Amino acid sequence: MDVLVLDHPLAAVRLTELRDERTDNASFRRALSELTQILVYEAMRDAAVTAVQITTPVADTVGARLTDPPLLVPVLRAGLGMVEQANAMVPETGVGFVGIARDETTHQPVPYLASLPDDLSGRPVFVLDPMLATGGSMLHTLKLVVERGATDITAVCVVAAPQGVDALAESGYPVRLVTASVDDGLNEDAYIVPGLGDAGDRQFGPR
Ligand SMILES: O=P(O)(O)OC[C@H]1O[C@H](OP(=O)(O)OP(=O)(O)O)[C@H](O)[C@@H]1O
Ligand SMILES: O=c1cc[nH]c(=O)[nH]1
Ligand SMILES: [Mg+2]
Repeated sequence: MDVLVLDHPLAAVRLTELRDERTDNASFRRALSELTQILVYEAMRDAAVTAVQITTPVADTVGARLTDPPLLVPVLRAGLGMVEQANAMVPETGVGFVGIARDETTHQPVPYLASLPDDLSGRPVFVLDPMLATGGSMLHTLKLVVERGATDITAVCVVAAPQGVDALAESGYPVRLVTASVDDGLNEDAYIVPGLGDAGDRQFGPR
């Protein structure tokens, strides 16, 4: 599996803000949005473009349009903080929604929403979730989009645990990962260490 770990000072500074326990909800949402912009920018680097003929006020020239803009799929709740900025970066596309809440005792994903196009064949998909911990929530989301025919999936995550990266790599799903950090591991509550805490709670308060 391709794993792209962003190496950029602006990403490091925004990630530090997200990690800092003193960052309040509003500042957390702003920093997440700003970091999403960098992540999506890098995730789109090799996106296919089609040449289009246009005319500037001065001359005819050739421009570009995205050949297949990726469907954006935020995983609620925490992924909601990424979708507005991602959609601003790729306004040509649509948005599907998946809702999953991890069981706090078993750490297993408990799905509660899937609102996706029926047919995703031939359509790139960007799954937006700030946290890849055990990988259970992402694997469930990948299953939903692969069942609908997706074969070109990018998981866009702020922080990933090695366990989550391994779970995606071993899944056999057609996915690559773009992240700002692969952290040290998971604690006994399956939180990423050092991580940034609960990305849903830090944006929206406790469930
Ligand atoms: O890799 P995993 O072990 O599955 O953990 C990662 C999941 O946990 C968080 O969501 P959470 O269940 O806390 O829901 P929330 O976004 O509503 O807070 C996070 O946003 C991921 O979806
Ligand atoms: O560290 C973690 C792990 C799962 N979900 C989060 O929001 N944070
Ligand atoms: Mg949460």
